[in-house]
Amino acid sequence: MNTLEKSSVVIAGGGSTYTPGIILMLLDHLDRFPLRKIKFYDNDEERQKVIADACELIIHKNHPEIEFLATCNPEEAFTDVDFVMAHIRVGKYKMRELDEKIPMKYGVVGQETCGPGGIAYGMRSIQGVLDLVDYMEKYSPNAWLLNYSNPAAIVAEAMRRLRPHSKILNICDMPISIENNMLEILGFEKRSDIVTKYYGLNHFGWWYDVRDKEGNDLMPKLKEYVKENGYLVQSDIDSAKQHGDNSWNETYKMAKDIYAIDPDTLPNTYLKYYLLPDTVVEHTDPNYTRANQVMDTREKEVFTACRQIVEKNEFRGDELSLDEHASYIVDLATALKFNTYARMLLIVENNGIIENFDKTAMVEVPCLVSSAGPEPLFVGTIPTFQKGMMEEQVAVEKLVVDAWMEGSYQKLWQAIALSKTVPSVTVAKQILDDLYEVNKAYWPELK
Ligand SMILES: NC(=O)c1ccc[n+]([C@@H]2O[C@H](COP(=O)([O-])OP(=O)(O)OC[C@H]3O[C@@H](n4cnc5c(N)ncnc54)[C@H](O)[C@@H]3O)[C@@H](O)[C@H]2O)c1
Ligand SMILES: O=P(O)(O)OC[C@H]1O[C@H](O[C@H]2[C@H](O)[C@@H](O)[C@@H](O)O[C@@H]2CO)[C@H](O)[C@@H](O)[C@@H]1O
Ligand SMILES: [Mn+2]
Repeated sequence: MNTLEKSSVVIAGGGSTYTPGIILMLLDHLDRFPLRKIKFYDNDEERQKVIADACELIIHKNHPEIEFLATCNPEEAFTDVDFVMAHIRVGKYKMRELDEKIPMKYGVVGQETCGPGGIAYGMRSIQGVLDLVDYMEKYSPNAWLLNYSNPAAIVAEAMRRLRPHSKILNICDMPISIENNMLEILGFEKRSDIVTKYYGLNHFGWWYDVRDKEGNDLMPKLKEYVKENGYLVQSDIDSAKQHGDNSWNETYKMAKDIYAIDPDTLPNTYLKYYLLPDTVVEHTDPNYTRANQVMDTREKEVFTACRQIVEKNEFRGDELSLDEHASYIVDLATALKFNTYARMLLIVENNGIIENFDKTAMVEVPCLVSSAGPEPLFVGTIPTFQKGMMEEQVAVEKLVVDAWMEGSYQKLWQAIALSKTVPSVTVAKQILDDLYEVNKAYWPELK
């Protein structure tokens, strides 16, 4: 076999809690995605340094041939790169906490990417990701930006409108996690053992066909399981015991109740925020939301582990966990670099793929990925229930981008009011006014 050409990547959001897991994953996949250079870019030097110092030690001790640099200087970061892997969180957890707590004050779902919280986060993320695209195009015009910064749906719609010709691909790990659970339910080993069909918007979609490699229909077995247990599987129960974080397991379990409304398809877990908002609100502590949980668990653990690695000048291997499910990022980069035609779920412009849906919508559908980019696979006509829900939600996402581009208070009010999670225009306005007040440093001025 020919030696594979080595790549240079920059991780934007170097200070992210996900960065160490992704670095370990990248190092574990060097045989199929070899690297010559890894750079970190962040706009918070102090935060990034903690993660970068530990990752530099890990890289240099194990792969001294890979160059490493952490910087807050865009020119240094974005020069000579083949891929930008972006996971920034504009406003960090402090703002996530407000996104979640402000709607809850009004009895409305407070969530990172869904409802008013997701809209507020979208209004912050657009400029952040836009800057990354512009740096990449200035310093490495042939590179690809693989974006998983959230809210991916709003970011994708904004980039479609603001940078229509840029090489940016948006991707999410939620369907991958759910498909991993499907494998456990079905008794399969690898994601390549099944072929799935799915359509929707990001954090808003449904599987309508799952088969094994021989073409046998696996939907009946999956439905039987999901009807009773949602997507909750034993390995998740064991891991929650170990990590003391049960939140995702509750979400996986709730898939049972959102499945019930349409037993022809299998739902993305995020639909719970739109289909069971009352239950979600009832089960959320308005003074201690997911942001608090994450700050008290994942953030603390990752930063403590990184500090200890540097102090001891040693990486034993068990201080940080390798994020194997993030290998979807390598699948995507490898497909673009080595023309593999891998089949992956990506967020792309509809263009008739879902034939009874807005052509300009950014939809999440299976694509074949080659060095020419993604080629979406035909979905056809979707049922009225899903189409109705998606039409409402895509209008929310488009109105947010309108509001950002026009500096329009009215459009943002309409976006929040139209979200299925919000009961009235009055409540929408109260939430908007509170969110605007705390987001002045991040949102464009609204008139
Ligand atoms: N698409 C997916 O499925 C998926 C999966 C997991 C996480 N995510 C997303 O990844 C991101 C990171 O999540 P996290 O929990 O690790 O957050 P985090 O706060 O730990 O990390 C985000 C980093 O981004 C940096 N940052 C913020 N604004 C920036 C800017 N304008 N330029 C450069 N850097 C900037 C912050 O300083 C911080 O270090 C979030 O957007 C999260 O929603 C997406
Ligand atoms: O509340 P958080 O910060 O823990 O997670 C938010 C992210 O959730 C999804 O990714 C999950 C994944 O689906 C889950 O199974 C597990 O493996 O962790 C991932 C990250 O926590 C979602 O797709 C992301 O967009 C969210 O940012
Ligand atoms: Mn996601």
